[in-house]
Amino acid sequence: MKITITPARRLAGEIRVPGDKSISHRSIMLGSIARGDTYITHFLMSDDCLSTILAFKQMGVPIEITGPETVTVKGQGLRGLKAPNATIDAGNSGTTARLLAGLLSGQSFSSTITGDESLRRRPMDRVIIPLRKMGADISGVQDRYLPLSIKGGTLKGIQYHMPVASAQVKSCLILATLYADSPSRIYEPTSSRNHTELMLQAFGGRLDINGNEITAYPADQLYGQQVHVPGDISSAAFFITAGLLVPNSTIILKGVGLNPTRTGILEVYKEMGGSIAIENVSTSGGEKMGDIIVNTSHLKGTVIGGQLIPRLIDEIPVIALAATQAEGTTTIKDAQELKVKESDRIATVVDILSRLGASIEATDDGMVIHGPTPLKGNAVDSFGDHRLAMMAAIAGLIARGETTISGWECVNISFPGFYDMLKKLQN
Ligand SMILES: O=C(O)C1=C[C@@H](OP(=O)(O)O)[C@@H](O)[C@H](O)C1
Ligand SMILES: C=C(OP(=O)(O)O)C(=O)O
Repeated sequence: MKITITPARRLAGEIRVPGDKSISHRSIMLGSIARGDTYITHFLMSDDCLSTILAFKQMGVPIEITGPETVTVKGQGLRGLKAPNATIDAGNSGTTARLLAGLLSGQSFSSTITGDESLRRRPMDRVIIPLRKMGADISGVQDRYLPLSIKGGTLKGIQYHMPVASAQVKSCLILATLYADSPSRIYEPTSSRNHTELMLQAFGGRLDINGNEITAYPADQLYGQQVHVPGDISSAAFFITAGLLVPNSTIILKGVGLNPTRTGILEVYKEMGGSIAIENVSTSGGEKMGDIIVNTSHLKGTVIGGQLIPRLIDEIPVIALAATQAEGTTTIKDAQELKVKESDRIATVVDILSRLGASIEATDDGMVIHGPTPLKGNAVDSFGDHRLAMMAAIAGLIARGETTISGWECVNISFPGFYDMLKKLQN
């Protein structure tokens, strides 16, 4: 499916972006292995999260979608999952595949996880290697790719220094350790999103956290909870950027997740001169949230790297777009992980933005962008990557002429309703 975006004169209004994808996945997973019911509100009803729901339904968990954003999970207890009736299909979702690999390694049955063409190209050795150290019987294609075959069994805790800062690997090991006979100690090179840690503690699990050192413990039982999912800052990122770039704009984003492990984009935009204010801050289940108010701003270039990268990894495509409109040079470095996302996001971001007239070069670990450069509309492809499709749509708002994006349907992976929300702000 193709869409065409034309320039916007201004954007104004109040929006509520859909629920956080990372937190939505985790609410289904922990809800399924808890005792008692879990009631989830503002759940993200997107393709990725539906892959997680389907996987747990296949393992005998009654999960009821009770409204457009509400889900009830009838928890089966820590040892209550049943052998899946078929191969589990994680679809496009890295989070589903990697977190499930940990959870399934500790079960008393065998299972297989596969995924779509994009996910079958993404590295799974990052979970295979530490899970094997825990005693898991797990194998993948070339020891690296999906499908993964897992013979569940007894696990032991490990000490593990993660080679990359990845919340998916960390969460995989935390979930596996719930079923182990001893604790695991996990060291992260830099902090990544901590939603698993916060939610597991809310469900009655034990963790000791000391900076980047996490001790995860086996569990006897977890207990179902009410989970309110904050708005996804990774989805908000597109509208925050649009508000900064489109002339005469003011956008209010209500109830966005502000967990400090996710707010790198706000720090970067403020540093670049962006007018961004936060109001009405609250906390639920350990997760901070609040309203974000953004106004059109004159941006200047910056350097983005180091410990910031995991705190804004999924926002880099749209930050790169903002950098094309900033005065001076923006350098994004230490972001090699972009190469193993839904697409090679260094190559694909450079491809799309170059086609639109940006001055941007790929580097080994990121990109260098010179601005400001006026963009001009063109035909671009999403590469089947939801974050790129939405980045291109925001670019279309400030590009001269028409921007046509093919492969638009992938937006449903994380943000169904994106297009309607964009239209609403233009009225
Ligand atoms: O744990 C999660 O929910 C996620 C972690 C990140 O991936 P990595 O763990 O591979 O960095 C992120 O890019 C992904 O969109 C969601
Ligand atoms: C990388 C992403 O997700 P996942 O790893 O779950 O596929 C993303 O949503 O940008």
